[in-house]
Amino acid sequence: MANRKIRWGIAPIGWRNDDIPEIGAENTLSHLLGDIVVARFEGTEAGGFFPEPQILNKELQLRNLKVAGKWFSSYIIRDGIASAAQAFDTHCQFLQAIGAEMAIVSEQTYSIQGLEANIFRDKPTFSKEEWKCLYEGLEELGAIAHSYGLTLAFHPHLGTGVQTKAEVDQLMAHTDPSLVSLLYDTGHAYVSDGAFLPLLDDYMDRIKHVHFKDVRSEVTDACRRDGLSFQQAFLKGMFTVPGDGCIDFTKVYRRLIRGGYDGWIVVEAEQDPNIAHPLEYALKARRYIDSYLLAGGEKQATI
Ligand SMILES: O=C1C[C@@H](O)[C@H](O)[C@@H](O)C1=O
Ligand SMILES: [Co+2]
Repeated sequence: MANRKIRWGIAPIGWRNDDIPEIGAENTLSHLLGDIVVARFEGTEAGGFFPEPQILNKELQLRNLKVAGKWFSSYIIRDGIASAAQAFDTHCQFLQAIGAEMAIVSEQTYSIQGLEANIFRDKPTFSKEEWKCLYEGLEELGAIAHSYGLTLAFHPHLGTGVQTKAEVDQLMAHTDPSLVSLLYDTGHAYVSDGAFLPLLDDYMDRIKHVHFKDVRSEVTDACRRDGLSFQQAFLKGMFTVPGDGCIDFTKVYRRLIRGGYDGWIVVEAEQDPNIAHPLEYALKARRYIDSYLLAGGEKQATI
């Protein structure tokens, strides 16, 4: 069931975490890129610790790797559209200079993802006026992305105002599909709503970037019971690589193929690199992808 149009990547977040710079700080760029080559992925996403384009491009070319895109925290509601657009323009210049295709946007106004708040209970919500501002602002960012030859993919995220399927529905219904596409992250969808397929079924045509994040359901249940924050939960091991948790990625992959998906699928499993050895987990993901997705085997997953 291999599909030549799909490109496989793995995100630096298993090695280093932009939100907790002290963990994995010993993992350099060459270490990360070397591991990606060993695990036979075609590329990655840019992390906050990546160097300027000239240096990065050389390191990528030497290893025949690509950068698919990079995360952008927008503050459209908090700072206004003009300010967000200015910051995003600079971001897009960087993406263009490194040959990336995807501008991954998450609206971080009122976000609790970096706070010591209960991620399972205390997510923010937006007022009617705030939603309107977000629709307009994202369309403007989408137009900026296009002007650089990029695609904006909105990332619904735990602890933000656009987290649940209902919130994604609202955003998708009020934004122009030619300007605002969707990033499908299996882990966030599952932990938020207890289901990962409805988003895929409803927005196949709008999904332009994919994050494969597996979930350890028992760890997640314990984190939910204990009211942990986002960072506490992923450091405890809420997320892992595909094949190591409860999500059946054969269902996801089959739908993506059936829907004609032709973008990146990036393995993105934030955990503590001191506990989950990054290369060991990258290889675990590679084995799962080869055996159960590309070779079409059936994994006995729980959901
Ligand atoms: O795409 C992502 C980027 C990270 O910074 C974020 O916290 C993570 O959960 C994610 O899905
Ligand atoms: Co993600």
